Amino acid sequence: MPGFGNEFSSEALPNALPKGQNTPQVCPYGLYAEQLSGTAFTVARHGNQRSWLYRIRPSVQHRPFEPYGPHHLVGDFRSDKTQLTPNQLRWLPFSMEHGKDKDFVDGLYTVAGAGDAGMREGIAIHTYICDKSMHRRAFYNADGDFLIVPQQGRLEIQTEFGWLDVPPNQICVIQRGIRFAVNLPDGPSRGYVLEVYSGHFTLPDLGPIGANGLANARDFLTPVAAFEDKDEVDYIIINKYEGELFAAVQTHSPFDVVAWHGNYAPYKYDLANFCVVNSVSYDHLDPSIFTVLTCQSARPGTAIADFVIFPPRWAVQEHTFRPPYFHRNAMSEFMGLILGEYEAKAKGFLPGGASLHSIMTPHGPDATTVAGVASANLKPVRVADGTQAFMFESCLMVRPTRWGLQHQEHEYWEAWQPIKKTFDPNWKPE
Ligand SMILES: O=C(O)Cc1cc(O)ccc1O
Ligand SMILES: [Fe+2]
Repeated sequence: MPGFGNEFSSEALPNALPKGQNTPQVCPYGLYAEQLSGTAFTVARHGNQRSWLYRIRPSVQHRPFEPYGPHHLVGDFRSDKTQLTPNQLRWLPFSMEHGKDKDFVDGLYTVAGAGDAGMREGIAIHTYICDKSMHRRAFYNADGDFLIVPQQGRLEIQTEFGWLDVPPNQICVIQRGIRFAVNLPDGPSRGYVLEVYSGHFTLPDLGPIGANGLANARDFLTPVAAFEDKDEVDYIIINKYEGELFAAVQTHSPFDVVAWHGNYAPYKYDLANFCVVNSVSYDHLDPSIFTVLTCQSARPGTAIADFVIFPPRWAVQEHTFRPPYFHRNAMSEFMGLILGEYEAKAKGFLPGGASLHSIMTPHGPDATTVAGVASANLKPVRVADGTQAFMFESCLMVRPTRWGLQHQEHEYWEAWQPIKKTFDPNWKPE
C-alpha cells in the first residue's frame, strides 16, 4: 500500500476488521484484538502512532524469556564493549565468514553507536552477515526502530503486518516491537542497519524546494495483511532488550494477524525513486539535499540520525570543485556502499565496507580524487551511475565497538597524505 505515515487498513479475510470500533465484545472470525503502540498513549495527535492487530492468538501466549546468546550486539556505548577514538576509520567489506551458518539475528554485529538503549537516547549502527533463513524464529527489537539497508542478497521479510520484499538498493524500516523473520532467497546476504532508540523516522521538510521532491511519500510501500494459522509448532521469539537478547518459546506462529489498521507499520522504499535536487549553477552543496529519512532530535533542524544517499545524477556545476569538499563536521558521518564506487574515494571504499568520520574529524576526497580535479572537463556529466553510497549522519558522538575496531582497515589515514601542496605565493588573478 503506497504512502508515508498513512492510516492504513488491511484485511486478509473479508470483513475481518471490526466495524466502527477497535475492541468489540467478540471480534470477527473469533480473532483477538491487540494494540501495538509506537508512541506513548498521550503523544500529541500529529506524532501519535499505534496500530490495532486482529490475530488468532494474543502475543502474550508464550513461555518466559531466557537470556539468548552468544551475540555481537552493543546497546550501551559507554560500556567497555566500545572504545573511544577520534580517528578516521574505514572497513573493507565485512567478511562473509562472519555470517557462516547464521541467520539475520545471529549475524548482527554492532559496529558503532552512541548513547544508551536503556535511556532510550542514541543510535546503533550494525552490519548483518548471514547465510540462513529464519526458520520458526521471529525477532523483535524493544530498543528502537531498524532502518535496514541490504547490500548483498534480497531480503524476504515476513512481518506481523504482511510481507516485505527488499532487494539491494531498496531499504525498509521495521519499528520497535514489530515481530519479523528474514528469509534469504538469494543465499548469503549482507547489509547495514541504522537503529534509533528514540522517536521515529520522518520525511525531511522541503522548505523552499516546495511540496514535491527527494523521497516522495507515495513511493513508500507498506505490506498488506497476510497470516499463517500454525498451531502446535515451536516458535522461538527473540527479543533485543537493552542490547541483550532474550528468547521465548511459544507453540503458535506470531505471524497470525488476519487484519490490521493504524499508522504504526513497517514500510520499504526503492532508492531508485529518489528525486534528486542539486545545484544547477555552481558550488558543491551540502549532502543534506540527499536526505531520504530523518529522525529528529528536540533541537530544531538537528537529527539524531539522517539517512542520506548519493544517487546517480547529473553534475553540471560550473567553475566548481565537484567532488565532496574537505570539511570538519558538527555531526558524525558513518558511510556505507551498496553498489559501485563513491565519488570521493578512488579506492579502498568498497561495496559492503564502511567508514566513520567523527565529529570535527577532518576528512574529504582522497589524494587520487583531488589530483584529478584541476584538469577535469566541467561539461555536464553523469555521476555515480550504477552506484549507491549512503550515510548515516548523527548529531551524537558515535563510538566504534571493540568488534568494529578489531575489524577496521589500518592505515586509512594514508589516503590523504599524497595530496600535493599547490600554494603559489606569486599567483595573480587573471
Ligand atoms: O564525507 C563525505 O564523503 C560525505 C559528504 C559528501 C558531500 O557531498 C559533502 C559533504 C560530505 O560530508
Ligand atoms: Fe563528510
